[in-house]
Amino acid sequence: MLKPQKSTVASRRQQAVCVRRAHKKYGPRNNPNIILDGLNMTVPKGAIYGLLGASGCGKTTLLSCIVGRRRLNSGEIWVLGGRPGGPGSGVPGPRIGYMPQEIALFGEFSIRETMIYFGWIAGMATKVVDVRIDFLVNLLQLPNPTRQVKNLSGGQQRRVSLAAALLHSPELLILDEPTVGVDPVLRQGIWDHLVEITKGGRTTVIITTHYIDETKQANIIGLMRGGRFLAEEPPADLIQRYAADSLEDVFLKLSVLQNLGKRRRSSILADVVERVEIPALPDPSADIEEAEIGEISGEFGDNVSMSSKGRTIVTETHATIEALPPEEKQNRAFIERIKPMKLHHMEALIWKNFWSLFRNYGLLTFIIGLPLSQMILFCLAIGHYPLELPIGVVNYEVGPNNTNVLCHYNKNTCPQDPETWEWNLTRFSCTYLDYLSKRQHNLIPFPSKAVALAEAARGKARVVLVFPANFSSSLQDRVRDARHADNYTLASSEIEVHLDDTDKQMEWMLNRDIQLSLMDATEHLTDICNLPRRMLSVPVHFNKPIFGLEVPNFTDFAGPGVILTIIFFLAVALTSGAMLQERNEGILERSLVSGITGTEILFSHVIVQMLVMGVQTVTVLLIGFLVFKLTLEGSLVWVVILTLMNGLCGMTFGFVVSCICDTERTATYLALGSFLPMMLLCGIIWPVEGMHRVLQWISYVLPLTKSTESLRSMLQRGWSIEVPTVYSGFISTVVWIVVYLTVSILLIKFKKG
Ligand SMILES: Nc1ncnc2c1ncn2[C@@H]1O[C@H](COP(=O)(O)OP(=O)(O)OP(=O)(O)O)[C@@H](O)[C@H]1O
Repeated sequence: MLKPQKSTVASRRQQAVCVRRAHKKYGPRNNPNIILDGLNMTVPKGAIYGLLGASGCGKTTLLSCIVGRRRLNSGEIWVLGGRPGGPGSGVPGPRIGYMPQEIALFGEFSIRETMIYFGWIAGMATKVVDVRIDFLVNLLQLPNPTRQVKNLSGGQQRRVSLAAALLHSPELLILDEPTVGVDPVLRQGIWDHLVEITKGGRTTVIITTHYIDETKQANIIGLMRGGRFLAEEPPADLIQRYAADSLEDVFLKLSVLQNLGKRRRSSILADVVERVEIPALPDPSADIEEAEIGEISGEFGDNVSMSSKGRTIVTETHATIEALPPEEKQNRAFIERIKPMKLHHMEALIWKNFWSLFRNYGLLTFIIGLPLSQMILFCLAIGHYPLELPIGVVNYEVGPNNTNVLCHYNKNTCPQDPETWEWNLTRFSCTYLDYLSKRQHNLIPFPSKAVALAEAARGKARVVLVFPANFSSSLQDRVRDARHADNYTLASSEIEVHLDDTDKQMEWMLNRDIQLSLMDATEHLTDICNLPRRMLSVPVHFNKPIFGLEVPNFTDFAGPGVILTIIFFLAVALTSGAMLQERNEGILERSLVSGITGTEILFSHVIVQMLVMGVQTVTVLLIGFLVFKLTLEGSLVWVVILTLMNGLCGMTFGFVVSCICDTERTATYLALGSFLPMMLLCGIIWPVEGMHRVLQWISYVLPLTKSTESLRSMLQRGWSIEVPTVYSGFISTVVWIVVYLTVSILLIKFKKG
């Protein structure tokens, strides 16, 4: 049965796994951490292959390259006859069962639900899964399948993880330390099962473990050190050849031999070498043979390792070459790389996403509570007119001893002589202050201008109004004969205003109230004198606004932007959080190895998050329009659609964030880093037209700018979808969704270790 075999592509594809001249390094070019250094590995079909090596030697890295989750820097990998990720290899896909080193399970799920998820991905029917669960519970002594994974012990969780890999009886099982934390009897049981399933030759197992001696039951073991294999042979052969008591002993001797091949770099190494008894090499010539000899010495000989170099150790080969999957075309079309979605994958993913969200009550409260509270806070806190601003009043017209701001004046008698039409205006400051007090309620009297200004300087008043002693008579003189009014008359007919201008909004509001109160007072005069109302007013008349309210409302202005920002950034946070959690717990990796594609993951999240966003949108809009009566002039349907589309846009941005960032912390920084500029630039708090020209251009291409303007136009102007301002918001959102989705699909597809 054992005979040399020339190493050809066909013979490599015949193996379950075949790795040739694998080089893999991490870190920067100038200081690389070399993990695989020209490693060769051959795993024949139907074998149990024990992958051994010290912690950190690169076992997990090698396995993740085999399952297609990392890429080699150079070298070749063949898995089940094809390249990982290529047609025919079955990797990723259900032909492989992968148990990663991390637990990689959903804590919120029960054991049964976990199995159903992985079973559905593998295309199994629920009934078949249930039968397998019974078997695996027995084999691995699992607790009741209804128990939640998060409530299991670490060892039990590992066994559930192993069960998930064994569930669909794959052709190739890759198990990264499955027996950690498992008691010896159960460990033996697991090994017996592995021996059993590999008997027929259909199943191949690659297993890493720290318990070297348990790999005695393996058909072949690969001893990994320094980025290569020291040996790749049946364990019994190794023990016999090296006259060792155990595999650990063999490993130690081979390590020393490997060190001998290098320069003695330290006295410590020298000491080790001297103390260990080194066996005579089986074939001294092996030491001087070139590494390339392996290429012609058979599949096993491909492995230029300490023990196999130069010897014709071959694996059992099949007499006839099995029908092989088609050769991989090197330049597959781009569209072929982005595989279409499979129904059973989508079913499993949507089911999983739905339950992992709705089982987490804390998260659920956050999802609903946050938009609700944000909208309530916004509507209560932002945009309301302050009515209690402290206004200092110095009224010399009524005398310095008058402590009452609202002084007496004749409210009902016209101060105009009906015969001569001469005005006899008195205490007009009191009329004015009466009307001002209707707009601003906190008028504070001060005895003198100096005192008032000093108090305002200490923050006691936002504005100081000073009325000269003969204010009314001077005003009357000015109006009657403006042409002959001297400077003194002009000065004493004016209300002196000293504003605290630190707050733009306040300044604008006080300015407005001060001006409008004068209009109110003059209109009062015309009313009691039966004159046309606007006769004494400034000759500018503001008619009913074309759009919006008579008293502009900042809540209405900022509302559309705030609604979209809440929905957009909640979607960013939820999506990136969910994706990163999935990735960092290893679940994403496991799902991808099972054959799930990045596109399927994205779209399954889109579907479940759309449901969440629907609830959030309804909540926010109900609070805004029904409770706080925000203006709604346009079509509610289009308003809802635009809001949902923005949520979708936020979700796709969340995908990009989770693809770029490796940890939740960096994702938070990126999300925050984008939130603040978007808030500032998308016209929520200040009109885009008032920005620097360069910023205006930046602002127009941001995802929230056009949509905010579009929503504002629908809500306040009542514009319909045909108006360019409105539909450009929809177009901009769609374009951003496409951009973000494309970027995230490409990142998922091409960003591998
Ligand atoms: N993504 C990464 N970036 C940089 N270095 C990494 C990365 N992943 C692993 N390494 C490094 O590569 C080396 C090999 O790691 P790997 O996890 O493959 O070892 P291992 O043999 O599986 O270890 P263990 O038995 O402890 O699980 C380690 O030094 C590790 O620090």
